[in-house]
Amino acid sequence: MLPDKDGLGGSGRCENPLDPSEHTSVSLFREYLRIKTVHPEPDYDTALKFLERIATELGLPFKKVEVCPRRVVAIITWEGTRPKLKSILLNSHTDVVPVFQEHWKYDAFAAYKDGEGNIYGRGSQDMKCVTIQYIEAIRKLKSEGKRFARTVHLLFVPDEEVGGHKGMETFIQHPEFKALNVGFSLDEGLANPEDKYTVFYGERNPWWITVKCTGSPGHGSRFVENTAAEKVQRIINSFLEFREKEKSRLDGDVCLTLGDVTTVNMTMLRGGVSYNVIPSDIDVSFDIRISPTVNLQEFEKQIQIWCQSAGDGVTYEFAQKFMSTEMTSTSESDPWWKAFSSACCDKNAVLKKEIFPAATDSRFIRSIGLPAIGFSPINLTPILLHDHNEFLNEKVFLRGIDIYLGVIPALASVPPQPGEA
Ligand SMILES: CSCC[C@H](NC=O)C(=O)O
Ligand SMILES: [Zn+2]
Ligand SMILES: [Zn+2]
Repeated sequence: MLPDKDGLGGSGRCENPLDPSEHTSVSLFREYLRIKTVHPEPDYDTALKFLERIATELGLPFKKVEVCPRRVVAIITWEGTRPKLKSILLNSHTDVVPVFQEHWKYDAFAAYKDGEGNIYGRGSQDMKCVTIQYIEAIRKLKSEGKRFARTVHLLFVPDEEVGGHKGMETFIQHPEFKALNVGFSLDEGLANPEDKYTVFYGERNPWWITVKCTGSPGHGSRFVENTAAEKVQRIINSFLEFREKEKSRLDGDVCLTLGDVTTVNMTMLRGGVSYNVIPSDIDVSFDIRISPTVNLQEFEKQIQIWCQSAGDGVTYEFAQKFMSTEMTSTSESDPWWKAFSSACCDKNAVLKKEIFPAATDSRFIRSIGLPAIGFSPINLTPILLHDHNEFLNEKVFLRGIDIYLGVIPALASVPPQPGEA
């Protein structure tokens, strides 16, 4: 059942003056979508004020931690009846990726809703929906007078879309993170076009690499030996031949998903100054996403071999090199997974377990040994994160709140585990 409009309670709820019949949770979602937390200059201040107002409405404490200059992590805490037990972390990032407005049907920051209830906006899937779904589920549970054993922290982090370095990556080293005493974390996933919900228990490792090729310069009219261009050609061939093999592996096995193979994409090529001057330096960059089952040391050795066999003067450097292959247990004997998956089952939500193909802040959580599941409760919807015309239907959004109404109590009621207070 959908959460009933009145039952969501709380003081200071704003109705949509243009459509008083709209569910207040939908109106709040649309309000959040209108805040331009878009890179390269996200309006984090307005988002923080919005979240602080919500904390006041919920009657819960709001804490801000400036992890880097002008990069603030915010926390809303709902204390449990046994606050010494490990807590549940409900994480969401506040930033969104840029748009190419000319390709959108509507203003990407107007949260336009069409006649079918599809709400268009950057962040409607990634991941402002999840932020508001967590909030609205907690608002309802609180309004019903519920309380659970474990503390629940809502965490709002900046800069996930640009790698999380000034967000979650720094925050997990902070004493305030340790003080949260996290036992289990939920974060974003992806939409599923079918009537199913994809859940992610691991992620591929992002490696961003630039290969620098140097060679002999000279006049553009001559057969100069040992040019940078010939080396870059060999590098591109090696990387893209590997790409082709992995693509065939994925295409040839219906059991595999994108997260089970390694992707390589050439994303940048730089060099040269003039048509008739052979450049001595050409750089080529690749975005590589490595399946967690791959041995990372052996994979780097392969890169070294490709570089050595491209000729002399070929070196590489990483802009991003994540080295953790931690995965979260989805065994029926795992108490967190059991609580999460049973609650979804009780809500008739069919789950499909996968490895996340890109990178989220869950990788930092897993890298310090904590369990994290990636889950955006979005079924029957095309995957449109980072795409033009990103949208989410209001009914799908509201059903997601209902799923959290089962999931949050289940996780916050997981009995004390060995070693816990
Ligand atoms: C590797 S850091 C960048 C993180 C980014 N996350 C979402 O898209 C991604 O490209 O996967
Ligand atoms: Zn995201
Ligand atoms: Zn994203």
